[in-house]
Amino acid sequence: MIEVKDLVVDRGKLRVLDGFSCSVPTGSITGLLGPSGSGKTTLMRAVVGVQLVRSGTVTVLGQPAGSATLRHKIGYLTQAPSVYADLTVRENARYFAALHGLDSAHADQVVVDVGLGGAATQLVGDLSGGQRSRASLACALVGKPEILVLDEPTVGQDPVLRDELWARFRQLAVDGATVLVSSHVMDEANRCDRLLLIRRGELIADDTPAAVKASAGTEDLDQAFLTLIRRHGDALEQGGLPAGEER
Ligand SMILES: Nc1ncnc2c1ncn2[C@@H]1O[C@H](COP(=O)(O)OP(=O)(O)OP(=O)(O)O)[C@@H](O)[C@H]1O
Repeated sequence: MIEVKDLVVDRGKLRVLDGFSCSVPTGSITGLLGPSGSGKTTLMRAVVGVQLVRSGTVTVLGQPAGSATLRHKIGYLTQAPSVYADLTVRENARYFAALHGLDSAHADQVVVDVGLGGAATQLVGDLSGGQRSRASLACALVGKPEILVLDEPTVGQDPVLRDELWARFRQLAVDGATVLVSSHVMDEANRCDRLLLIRRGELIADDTPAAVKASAGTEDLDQAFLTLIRRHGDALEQGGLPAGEER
């Protein structure tokens, strides 16, 4: 569904991704984890087709990322909410639905699905941070995308809402959508089918949560994450990776 091959991306003077390759399977939830600044957003931008890349390829549904034919098939939730502050939640959702040729009733349902039914007529500019982020999520979901790229979608949400949003992501995947989601929350990572762990623009794990935990020798994903990050850091400092490991 998403194939990234030998991707090199520079941002400013920094090489953020340096020969990065991965693939994301159809109808699944793939979690993107990694320390702050490791390149998760940059990878997502490349998948959506809004990132200038130096070399390598990103193929989405068999098309080069950014192709015009993909625009109606991808929903992208950016970290900073991208909705109109001077429109209500409902007006925003209806506007984005109309761009996809979908009706108001569908838009109103998506507003309810993200837990904003009670705030549908409020101006987005008057919402709390968590509510604004969910308004943005509604607009990313409203086009019924085949591919959903979500950059930290549950930041600022309470545990009940987080649980409901993850149930929603799971349902979308069950219905056939491919979900790529970044997070720093390990109980969310545990809910993914696969995890891509990035450190300094390199892929250091690409496996199921269970296999990631097994390879770090712990049942705790937080601990596994720390172990793998440190192991990779130590390996780099020693000028190579431990015997038997591939970079
Ligand atoms: N516009 C930019 N110009 C220059 N450097 C940038 C720019 N945007 C990001 N970077 C740098 O690129 C690197 C990767 O950033 P990116 O946003 O992809 O990280 P991230 O893994 O998503 O981080 P976080 O978890 O904090 O969101 C960082 O070192 C960041 O400082």
